[in-house]
Amino acid sequence: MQSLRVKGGAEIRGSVTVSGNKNAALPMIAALLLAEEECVLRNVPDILDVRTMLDIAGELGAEFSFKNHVLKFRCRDIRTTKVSREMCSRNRTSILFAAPLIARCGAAELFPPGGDVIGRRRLDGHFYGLIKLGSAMSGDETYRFHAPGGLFGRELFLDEASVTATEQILIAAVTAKGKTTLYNAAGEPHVQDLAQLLNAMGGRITGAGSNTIEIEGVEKLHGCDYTIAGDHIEAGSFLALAAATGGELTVHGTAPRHNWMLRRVFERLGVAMELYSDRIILPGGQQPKIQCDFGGHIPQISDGPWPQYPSDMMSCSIVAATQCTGTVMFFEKMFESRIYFADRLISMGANAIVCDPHRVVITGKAQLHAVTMSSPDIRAGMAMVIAALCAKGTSTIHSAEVIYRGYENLCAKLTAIGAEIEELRP
Ligand SMILES: CC(=O)N[C@H]1[C@@H](OP(=O)(O)OP(=O)(O)OC[C@H]2O[C@@H](n3ccc(=O)[nH]c3=O)[C@H](O)[C@@H]2O)O[C@H](CO)[C@@H](O)[C@@H]1O
Ligand SMILES: C=C(OP(=O)(O)O)C(=O)O
Repeated sequence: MQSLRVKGGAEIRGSVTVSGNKNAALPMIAALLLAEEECVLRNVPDILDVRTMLDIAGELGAEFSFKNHVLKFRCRDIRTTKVSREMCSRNRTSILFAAPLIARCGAAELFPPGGDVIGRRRLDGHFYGLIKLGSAMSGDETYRFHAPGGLFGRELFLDEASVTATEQILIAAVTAKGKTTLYNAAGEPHVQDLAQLLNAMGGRITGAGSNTIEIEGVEKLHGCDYTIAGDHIEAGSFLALAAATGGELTVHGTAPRHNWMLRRVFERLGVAMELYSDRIILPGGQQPKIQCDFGGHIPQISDGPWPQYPSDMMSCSIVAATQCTGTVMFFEKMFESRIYFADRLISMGANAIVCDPHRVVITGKAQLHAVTMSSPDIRAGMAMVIAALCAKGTSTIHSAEVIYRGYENLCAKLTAIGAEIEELRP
């Protein structure tokens, strides 16, 4: 177990460049298996989940080098269509190897994926898509797919706009015979980025980013040279840190259009930020006051499928709200266990009422005090780091490796903007 020691109270000031989007890089690594030619991916974040995806791809037959955020990847032949239970359990996107294996070999065998424990995480959309495109599926705890005759495009309608199910279907349909139209598709920036990568490999995908995606199947994909977009969730997390500590921060490397809803939510918290084509600035010296809804009603911040507020931004935003004056309700609609960590904030002195597993009411501004805590998931872990940086005293955060699944070089990036944080070696 890795731990962090965090001293609160330091002034946060400076600039940070975010890494490539974790949730784009991971499905892209699975998608690269579709081509026999060399593919180059740039701006790949060097995080644990990426290493896991590369380990799996390597076992399946890919050869690659990964240095300075550049991944050179080639999979001439698939060596096996099975991914071990242990490998699958290491992250959520291991399940996305199903599509390229079925597409290239007509078979795949996988086990339940891992990933953050933030509530029930359905795979129904993945299986619906693969089966409708022509794969048989058997097994309960082992997922076995067979499509000896290949996959065939068709009309699909997801019962919910699942991010990874949409990605699974994009990867499966891009080389299926005929046209696939996917309704109620997810449109997150990482889904759009994956579609663009597949197009750079010769795919014919239109509509990504909207809720209807059309995919004209092509026979084969070729090599590519593609750069992953910056991580808007990492950007939002650092901006939440600046907002919570009254700091001043410039964030580089994220597209302004990926942060429009973030700006709306921060406006509601009374935090101003400026979006430019090449950077976001959160000016210092703000004393944020939560903005009531029209008529003086307590405002609500809720998450939802893109372009609504990302669920992955909720935890850091809750901590930011503890440092704003006024009252706001957070309604986490997507996951039922994500806001459990609010109990830890209460033990630090936050004025929070946990109404039920989905809703918490925060009244600020509260003086937080240092505690010892453990990171339950990537985003709650980052939220705890932010809370510790606002608190009086020195906090210890255990299970830091969970945070490193999603944040590259966290301590170095935080130290560079003034935070007092160090890794405790076991
Ligand atoms: C590797 C990866 O990319 N992981 C992300 C992906 O996970 P993942 O793809 O697993 O998440 P899904 O999009 O499938 O679903 C997220 C949750 O939202 C619920 N839901 C979803 C769609 C909808 O219209 N209504 C609804 O209630 C689902 O039931 C589920 O509880 O998307 C999540 C939601 O953005 C993010 O938190 C994860 O970081
Ligand atoms: C929930 C997340 O990741 P995963 O789906 O990989 O567990 C996340 O990135 O916040």
